[in-house]
Amino acid sequence: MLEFDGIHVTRGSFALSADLTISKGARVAVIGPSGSGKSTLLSLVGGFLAPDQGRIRVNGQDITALPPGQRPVSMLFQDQNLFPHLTVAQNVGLGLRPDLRLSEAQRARVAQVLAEVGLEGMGSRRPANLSGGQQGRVALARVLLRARPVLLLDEPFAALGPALKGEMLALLARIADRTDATVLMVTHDPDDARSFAPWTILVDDGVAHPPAPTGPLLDNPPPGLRAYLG
Ligand SMILES: Nc1ncnc2c1ncn2[C@@H]1O[C@H](COP(=O)(O)OP(=O)(O)OP(=O)(O)O)[C@@H](O)[C@H]1O
Repeated sequence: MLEFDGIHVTRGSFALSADLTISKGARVAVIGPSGSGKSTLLSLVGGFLAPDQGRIRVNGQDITALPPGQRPVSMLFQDQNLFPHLTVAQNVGLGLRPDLRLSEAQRARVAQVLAEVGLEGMGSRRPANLSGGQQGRVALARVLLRARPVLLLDEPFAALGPALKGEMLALLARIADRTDATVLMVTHDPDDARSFAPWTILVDDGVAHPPAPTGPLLDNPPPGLRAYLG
């Protein structure tokens, strides 16, 4: 469970409030106009931004004061956060130990998750020698290995074509189910929200609204969302 309890945050003249709860294991899309505060909402959970008021809790634990590295959270951004000078296996292994001193068992586990995302035998390659879709799989393998309770995604596959994006979202959904992660995914594409997320948080007019069922929300959007969807 992920709770935003009376959250209020300001960035210059911009202000956002959030008072909402997301069930454990739920997949939630975050949609709203450009500049409405979607990334801000994720930054609060990731620990890159502190709220002026309110608490954030994960499965009952107050994480508001924890530094990013100690939070029960994984993040995935559009550039997939791969290090070009490290191999695929090392990029994934970072999810277990930042100093990469992996035990035999940990190395075997890395190979196992690479196989699970369809990258068997590619552990010694560098990211530059993989396709865009394969690079996305490396990032997802790291998420699978870390198996944190909360997964944050900010437009993770926006650079991929529609078919590949669909494939990545399906793989992501499987991984989220396997790890029982609560997933928050920022997207500008309503079709992604429909296919991936049963629930949607609308961020508009300085408020992150409580999750609403995605289909009905998009079928019958409130005025701010209607204007944004066009
Ligand atoms: N580091 C910052 N310092 C000051 N203001 C910021 C900072 N980052 C973002 N903002 C402001 O906060 C507001 C929300 O930004 P945010 O990036 O959360 O929006 P968003 O909904 O994710 O937008 P987009 O869809 O365009 O990525 C914007 O008005 C932005 O100008």
